[in-house]
Amino acid sequence: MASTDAQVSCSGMSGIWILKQENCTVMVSPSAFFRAHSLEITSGAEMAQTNTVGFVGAGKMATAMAKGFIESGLFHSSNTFASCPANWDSSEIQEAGVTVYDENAQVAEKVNILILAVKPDVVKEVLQELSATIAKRNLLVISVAAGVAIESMEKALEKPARIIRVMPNTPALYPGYGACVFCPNSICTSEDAALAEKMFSSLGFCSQIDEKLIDAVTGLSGSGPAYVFTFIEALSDGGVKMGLPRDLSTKLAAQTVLGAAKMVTASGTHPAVLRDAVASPGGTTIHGLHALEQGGLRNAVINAVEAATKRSTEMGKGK
Ligand SMILES: NC(=O)C1=CN([C@@H]2O[C@H](COP(=O)(O)OP(=O)(O)OC[C@H]3O[C@@H](n4cnc5c(N)ncnc54)[C@H](OP(=O)(O)O)[C@@H]3O)[C@@H](O)[C@H]2O)C=CC1
Ligand SMILES: O=C(O)[C@@H]1CCC=N1
Repeated sequence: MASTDAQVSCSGMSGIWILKQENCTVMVSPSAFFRAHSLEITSGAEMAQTNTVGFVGAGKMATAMAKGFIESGLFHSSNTFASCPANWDSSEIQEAGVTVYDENAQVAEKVNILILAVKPDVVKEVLQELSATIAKRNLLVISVAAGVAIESMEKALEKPARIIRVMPNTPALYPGYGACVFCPNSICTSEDAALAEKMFSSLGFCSQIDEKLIDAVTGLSGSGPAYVFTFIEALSDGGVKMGLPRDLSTKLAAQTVLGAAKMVTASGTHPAVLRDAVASPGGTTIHGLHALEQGGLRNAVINAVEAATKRSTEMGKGK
């Protein structure tokens, strides 16, 4: 929804909105408010009513995004579709209310936004299969495939199409916790970019970037949840080694990562400053940090991002 200085208490585009500003409370109808302020109506509620989204591929990333979009209220489950081979277990995405077909064309015929959530080596084949429908229905095509460049997707289609390359991550399953970047192709309009921003912001952090940066994003936030799960598991193992029950240890480890991440995002303070505030002179933390340096934690994490980035670039070659 367009922002104003007023606090707006509302639910959806129907009924009455209560606006509070400088001790003044006004009740208005949503449409009157938008007319009075010459604003375009682009709320999540309107998007949910007017846009239909389809996922080609009903795997882990499609399920996370579909659940996130529905949970955030951006898309109604009745406007959300997916396709995958008949032998794929799509029960999780169906439980979120998504209608699943086993023909990709059935989805492409129903939606105005088509999200390619298949493995990178299948993207070209799917684009060729749906090329005529994409052109006929002027679909906005969004790809989340790692390493697959916009140029190679354009080449796979018979006619120019609006394509947006996105790199999300699986925490998008919980709206607010995803991290995502997007790059529109040259044919996309500013409205297409705004739509992508609205869609992926509903899942968490979202930023438009130059395509040349997307392999590095893939190596950092695309693959990053796996690094963090490994860290949480190791933290929990440490607790267990020191005598904590596994369940308590894992809860403490996960909450510690969540809390530390919150401090970085909420304060905007450099992580090194926050780390210093935990490490008392001669105390426990500095002994722990020394052990981490001896184990090469930072070196290992930097190497992980570098290796995954290189792999993403390599996967794009020859496609
Ligand atoms: N998982 C992650 O954390 C992230 C993944 N991505 C990207 O998301 C994409 C999907 O990854 P992910 O969800 O992990 O993979 P999954 O293997 O979980 O899902 C892929 C889905 O595509 C289906 N599929 C295969 N071929 C076709 C086809 N021709 N038409 C329709 N559906 C098909 C698969 O079915 P079947 O296996 O039966 O063939 C499966 O349902 C990848 O390109 C990946 O790079 C991006 C960011 C993060
Ligand atoms: O491992 C992969 O290739 C995908 C892309 C980013 C996260 N998972």
